[in-house]
Amino acid sequence: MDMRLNPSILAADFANLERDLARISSADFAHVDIMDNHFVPNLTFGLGMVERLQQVSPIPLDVHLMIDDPDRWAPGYAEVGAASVTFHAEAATDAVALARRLRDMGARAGIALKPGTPVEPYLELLQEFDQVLVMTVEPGFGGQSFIAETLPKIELLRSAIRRSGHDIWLQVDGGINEETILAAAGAGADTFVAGSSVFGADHPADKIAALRAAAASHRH
Ligand SMILES: O=C(CO)[C@@H](O)[C@H](O)COP(=O)(O)O
Ligand SMILES: [Co+2]
Repeated sequence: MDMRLNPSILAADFANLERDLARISSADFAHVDIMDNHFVPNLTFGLGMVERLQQVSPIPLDVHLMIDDPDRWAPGYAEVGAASVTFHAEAATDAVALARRLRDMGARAGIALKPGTPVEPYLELLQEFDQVLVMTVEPGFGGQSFIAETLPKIELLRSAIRRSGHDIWLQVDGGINEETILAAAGAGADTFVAGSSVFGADHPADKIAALRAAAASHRH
């Protein structure tokens, strides 16, 4: 099974994003957290910023929308060239229609679930998505601790993805470090977002390599 390591630039230096994107060029995607101060109690950046990051990033962008009304706003991120656009199940009015629209625009379509959101309603719809994001912290802030109670949801999704026969990426986001990545990989995650552990390291490239090696050692 392929795996991906996506550093979150939420933990980067916002005054030096081009420099920090260069520091993570050995990663698969740069994870970009969009927060609107409504869906989550924090505010980051929006479309204009993503458009510009897209122009200077050495790796493709994995956009995580923590915003209200993604049905209205998500397609704009596909339009500026984000490789993947993930919106929250709790915020979308018509998740399937939105995912189809994102795919038509050439982006990978992702659906995200907060720690307390059950996955069962989505298990029959998995083929509509290219990736599913299981939040392993409450969305809104970096630097929180991994919530181990999310592991059964990851296991359930891994089984359902396997049964579906589709190549759907299973992403985890929040509190991922060299210890917690073992549990997430063991439960079946194959795509790992890590913010503070990568950018808090003296050498982000070395940390990316160490996280990859740890995940590979516990591959499902
Ligand atoms: O979506 C989010 C937070 O809501 C994440 O992408 C964070 O940026 C992850 O940060 P760490 O927990 O790895 O510090
Ligand atoms: Co995120």
